[in-house]
Amino acid sequence: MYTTNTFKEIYATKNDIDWTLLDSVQSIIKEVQQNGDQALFDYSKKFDSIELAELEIPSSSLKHAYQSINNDLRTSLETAKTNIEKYQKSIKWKQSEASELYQKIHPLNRVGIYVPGGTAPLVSTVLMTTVLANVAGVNETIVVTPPQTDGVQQAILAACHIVNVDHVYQIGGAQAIAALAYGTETIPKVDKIVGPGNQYVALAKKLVYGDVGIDSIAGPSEIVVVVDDASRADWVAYDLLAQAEHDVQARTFLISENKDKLNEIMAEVDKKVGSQPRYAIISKSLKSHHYSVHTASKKETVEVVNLIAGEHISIQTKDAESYVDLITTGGALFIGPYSPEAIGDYVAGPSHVLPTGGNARFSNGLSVNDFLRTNSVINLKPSTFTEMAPSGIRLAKEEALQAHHDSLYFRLEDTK
Ligand SMILES: NC(=O)c1ccc[n+]([C@@H]2O[C@H](COP(=O)([O-])OP(=O)(O)OC[C@H]3O[C@@H](n4cnc5c(N)ncnc54)[C@H](O)[C@@H]3O)[C@@H](O)[C@H]2O)c1
Ligand SMILES: N[C@H](CO)Cc1c[nH]c[nH+]1
Ligand SMILES: [Zn+2]
Repeated sequence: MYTTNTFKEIYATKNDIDWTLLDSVQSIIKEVQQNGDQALFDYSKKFDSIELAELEIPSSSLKHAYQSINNDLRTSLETAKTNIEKYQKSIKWKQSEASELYQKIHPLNRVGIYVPGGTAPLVSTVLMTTVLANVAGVNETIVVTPPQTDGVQQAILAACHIVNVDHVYQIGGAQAIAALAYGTETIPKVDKIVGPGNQYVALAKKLVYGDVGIDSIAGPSEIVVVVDDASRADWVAYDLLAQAEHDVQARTFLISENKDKLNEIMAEVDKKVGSQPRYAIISKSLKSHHYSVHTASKKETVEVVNLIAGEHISIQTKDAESYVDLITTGGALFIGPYSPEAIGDYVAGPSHVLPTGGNARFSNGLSVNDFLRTNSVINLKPSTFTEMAPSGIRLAKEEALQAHHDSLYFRLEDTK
């Protein structure tokens, strides 16, 4: 357990990105650029132990998967889709009316969507990305997801069918990001890559950014839970375990002014961890990346939460709502005991693709608006030009840019 000060000291010197991986990710990207599909076949064998015959999964297989999954799974996927669609429509940028100065909104043309599948096939990620692209009006959606020994999970394929994905390729990791960024013989180059993934995926996205757009660095999962004497220790314990089970790199933070509650919750975690099917992952994650922080006041609690800028911030105190205005960094806020993080993972409506590693200081969670771009439109009347030109002419002189000056000056003269 840390005090606020010791935690701040540790946090200031800590860097969770494993930079030693950067070289190997860089060389994977180069190899895909040079050798295209062949590199993808080779890396699937090397990293996923699978000899692929084909990269693309045909649309007939998606339809077949949709028909073959259980009714309750199909209904749950449809329900989640409906909730996501409803929320994303409500926050979509609205096109302003044309005037002399305005912004024109356009959907992106082609986007690549990474659906993780290394240690768990994240079927919900298909919905938490593609539905947003569809609401935005994106022309073409392409899903990549790691290959599996028995083929990509039927649920993932069925979800792709439900949201009308145009192409699905069974390829994962940094090699999939490189293929989307630069294109191969089979996989077309996209305009933007979105979706979460492990360290390899996150680093690859960082490296290809600029040649292609990315959403954010949505790396290994994180949760910050704030508790007080009234919090349910068993419920909070499950919330911590739920994020820890994603990855050995997943980070969990538990923060309170109440030391006894911190101890009570961690005792619950210890009690429950042994029976978890993903015990091996959870125990490694907790051992290396769990922080319990004992704060002296609510002010300190808020400071620590804002310093972490975590992916998920779960406030399970009596005065939970009062934190909404105080937490200024964080991917998504979960307020009160009945807004557990896992409800956001699956069905609430906001996307579960969220910035990690402190990126919530400057990035947002994925939304429909990430699939839109705007350009400003300048369409001036002669009278507005005449009004603005003298200041422009003066600034052009200041910058000693004669042609800029002339472009304004002679027009102004002609309109007199
Ligand atoms: N931030 C978010 O929004 C968010 C949302 C969902 C999931 N996640 C995170 O996504 C991640 C999913 O990770 P995952 O591993 O299960 O699946 P993944 O699909 O992200 O990664 C699997 C791929 O990693 C590559 N890989 C594995 N070992 C490698 C090595 N040694 N060298 C090069 N490449 C290698 C392989 O190609 C494999 O296909 C977790 O960290 C989870 O926490 C984050
Ligand atoms: N908690 C993850 C984001 O960090 C998203 C997810 C998908 N499925 C389950 N969980
Ligand atoms: Zn989760």
